[in-house]
Parts: sequence; structure tokens; C-alpha cells
Amino acid sequence: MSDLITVAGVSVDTRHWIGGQRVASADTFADLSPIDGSVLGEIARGTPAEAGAAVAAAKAAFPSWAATPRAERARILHAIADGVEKRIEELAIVETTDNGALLRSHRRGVMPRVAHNFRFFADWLLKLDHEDFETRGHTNHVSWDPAGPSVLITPWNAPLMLATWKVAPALAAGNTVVLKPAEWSPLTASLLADIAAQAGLPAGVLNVVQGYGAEIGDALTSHPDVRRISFTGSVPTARRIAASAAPNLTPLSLELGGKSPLLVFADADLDLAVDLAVEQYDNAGQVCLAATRILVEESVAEEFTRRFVEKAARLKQGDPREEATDIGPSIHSRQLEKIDGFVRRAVETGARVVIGGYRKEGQYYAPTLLTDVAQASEIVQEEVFGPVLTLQTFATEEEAVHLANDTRFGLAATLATGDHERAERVSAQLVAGTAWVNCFFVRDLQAPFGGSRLSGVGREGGTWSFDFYCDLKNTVTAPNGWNNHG
Ligand SMILES: NC(=O)C1=CN([C@@H]2O[C@H](COP(=O)(O)OP(=O)(O)OC[C@H]3O[C@@H](n4cnc5c(N)ncnc54)[C@H](O)[C@@H]3O)[C@@H](O)[C@H]2O)C=CC1
Ligand SMILES: O=C(O)/C=C/C=C(\O)C(=O)O
Repeated sequence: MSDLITVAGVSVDTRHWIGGQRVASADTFADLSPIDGSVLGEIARGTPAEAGAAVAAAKAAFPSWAATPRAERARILHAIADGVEKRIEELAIVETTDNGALLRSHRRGVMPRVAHNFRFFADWLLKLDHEDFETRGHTNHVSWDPAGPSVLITPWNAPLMLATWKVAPALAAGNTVVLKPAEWSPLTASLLADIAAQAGLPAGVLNVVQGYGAEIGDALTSHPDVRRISFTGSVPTARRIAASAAPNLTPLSLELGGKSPLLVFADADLDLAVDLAVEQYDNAGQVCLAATRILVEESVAEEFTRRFVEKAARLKQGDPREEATDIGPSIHSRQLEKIDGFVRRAVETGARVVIGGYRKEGQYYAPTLLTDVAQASEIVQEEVFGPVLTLQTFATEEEAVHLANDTRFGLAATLATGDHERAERVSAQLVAGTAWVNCFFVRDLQAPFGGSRLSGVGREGGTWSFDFYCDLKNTVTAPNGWNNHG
């Protein structure tokens, strides 16, 4: 069997990337395209021993990379960004074929953001500073020391974007990396390894291990040489990782799921509110930030629903490679079954289907809106990760805030209102890592990103990423360099 496969005309290596070498596994797993279920290739099925080898490579490369001057690290990160930009078309088509998200988004939005991730953290590194300050004549100097080998475990809904969001700051900070991409979308991580090597990243600084999280996850997250673990994915997996990391007290950053609300007040621009609501079907609903619970003030609920149904009917679902497509397939048949199960159970317990509510041919789920749902019900409380929204109404601002906050999550919230004071008052009461007012998905890497409650632990982005990936040290020097026991 060949180690190289061709995906939409692009050659992709199916092996791990460890210590600057391609490494095969004895066993493989099949990578399927969600577009038509075809097998794209057989991918190295990592073992705990291979995971250990990747950590060993990261450990060996760490001292030299950590000692590499900031300006040189930044130069190499920019060279990686150049490499990404040269290959945007290839990365976009491979990602779309592998995870089913829209080609037009990958081309114009997502892959340019991948390059930006490297440029942003390279530039931020050069600005990263803390003013020295004095204590009774002594100077305090805070330094951002590289923490060590970092394990980065990433999901399938935005594979390269979410991976580089972690890889770029970890490398900028002077850490070495073992990246474990999701088994449902393994391909672009392999291309990233090629791009990074061509950009001059030394061997062992970035390692990629393919395989099932259930089989190699523990070997990575319980490893005593790993000094940071950053994970994006589901709550149950996060709990496993936290337990596995606990004996070594390895610091964790967890970006988990959500069940975010969209609050639509009667004073809102209703067309804008409808646009914001329909946008939640993006990426077939496989977005952690999606505002999947629409909460509408009673007096405008009927009109909002009428306009929503009209607009949603114009969405085109189909092949994500086509320019006109708005919604592609779900990532995997198992995910599709999970979505369908959520909807069937909701309907069995009294939910009313406003639109959708059924599987289509292939791996597609119709954009769905459910109403008459109880606040305590599974469909309101649990993350579906599919194109399924619920609609509830509220009578007062107080009730809106109560419903918005009444889940175990706290990732994001979106408000549609024409009243500036209300926007301030309500957003101040919402439990959410990000609150958007009359907008959605406006993202800036300078901002802290993460969630409260079961949506995560910690924040990444800008200085917060360096806070996580570095060991901060305060060096206190006596006046004239002497310790006067002051
Ligand atoms: N960004 C987000 O918020 C995401 C949320 N999810 C949620 O999770 C649900 C299930 O999706 P899954 O793919 O099963 O998510 P998952 O959390 O199991 O997978 C995410 C990553 O974790 C890895 N992983 C799995 N078990 C592991 C272990 N024991 N140790 C270390 N790493 C491990 C996987 O290989 C993958 O790379 C979705 O339906 C959705 O609700 C999934 C992906 C992303
Ligand atoms: O694109 C972003 O800025 C954030 C995306 C986050 C997700 O889609 C996720 O973690 O699921």
C-alpha cells in the first residue's frame, strides 16, 4: 500500500511526522469523505509507542527551539504562513473533501485565517513584554519562558484552522509540539507538516501523530514529559484528558462545546435577527460557537418565525465543492445518526417541527427548526452539533436572561436589540466567553477565546495564549546587582 494518496489532485502523506521523518504504522484506518462516503485513503493508525516516540522527539528538540531567538522563531512562523498562502487552493480542496465544509469558505475565509494564525502569533511574540518594576530599589523582570513539549488535540469541524490556532502560539512561545488531529479529518495536518518542514522548522519541533484518540490519547496526555495540553472537542473526552493529565498536574486548556443562545428582543431589526439565526446553520451546524437556541420576545415571535422560514427555505444544501452551496454534509454517518436521534427524541417528547427534521439522501441532514421545546429537555440542554435549532419565546428581559443562562454551557451568546442600554445590561448578565451584539462570529485573535462552565477551562488568543504556553518567571535583582537582604 502506498504511503502517499492523491486527494482531489493533491498528494498527501498518510504517515505520522515524527522527528522530521515520515513514520508508518503497522496498522491503518480508512479516511472517508463525507461528500460521498468514498474512502480517501488508509491512514497510519498510531500506537501508544508511536505517540511516545513523538513526545520523545518533541522533548529532544525543545532545548534548541526554546533557545532560538524570538526574531528567528517569528521569521520561521512567517515562512510557514507564506507556505500556507502558496497552497491555499490545495489545502482548501483537501479539507473540503475530508470534512465536508464549504470549499468557498475554505478558500476565502478559513485557509487565509490559517496563514494569519501564524503571522499573528509571530508578531505578537515580538511585542510580548511586561514592564519592569521596582520593589524597594529591586528590579522585577518578568520573562515568558517556553514551557516544554505541548500536546495539541484537535477536532474535525475546522481541522486546520483550529489546529493552527494552537500550533502557532505554542511554536511562537518556544514550545515543541505533538499535534493529534481528529481521525475523521486527518489530512491537512499532514500537509502542514510538509509546509512547516519546507519553511525551515527544525526536525522534532512539530510532530504529527495520526490515529484514534481512544487508542493513543492516554499515551500523550499522561506522559510526564508533556508540559502543556490544549484540547478542542467534546466534554466527555475533556474529562478523560483531565483525568489522564492529573497525576502529572499537566496544565490544560480546554475549548469545549456550547449550547449558545440568540436573544431576539422586540426592538431588534428583525431582518438582521433572522440573518443571524439562519447563519447558525453554517458548517452544517458543526460549530462550537453556534447559537442553537433562539429565544424570541413573544410579541415578535410569529413574524420572526415567518421570516426565518422564508429565508431558510432559500438555503441550498448539497455538494460543498459547489459555489452555490450553503450547507454541506455532516462529517460522518455516526454524527448523522446522533443528530437524527436528538431530533426524534425531541419530537417524541412534544417538540414541533417547524422546518426540516429528517435525513436526506447521503450524509445530509435537513436544516431543522424545532419549537414547543421544554427548557429542561435534552434538545435544549445538549449540544447536537448538526443543523438543528430550537425556538423558545420569552415575555420579559429577566426571563430572556434566565433562559439564556440556564444550561451547563457558557461559550457564547448573541443578542439582537435596537436598545444600546439593554445590550449592555443583558450582555453583562450572560454567562459566556464571547457575547456578540447585533453581529455574530466577528473574531479577532487579540481577544480572549474560551468558555465558562462545561464550555471549557482557560482562554487562548493574544497574550492569553502566551500565558498558557509559557512558564512566566519573575527575576528580582538587587540594587547594583547585590542582594542587600532588603
Ligand atoms: N469544537 C467543538 O466544540 C467540538 C465539539 N464536539 C462535540 O463532541 C461530539 C462528539 O465528537 P467527537 O469527534 O467524538 O469528539 P471528541 O472530543 O471525541 O474528539 C475530538 C478529538 O479528541 C480526540 N480524542 C478522543 N478520545 C480521546 C482520548 N481519550 N484522549 C485524547 N484525545 C482523544 C479525537 O481523536 C479528536 O482528535 C460532537 O457531536 C460535538 O457535540 C466535537 C468536535 C469539536
Ligand atoms: O473560527 C473561530 O474563531 C472559532 C471556531 C471555533 C469552533 O468552530 C469550534 O471550536 O468548534
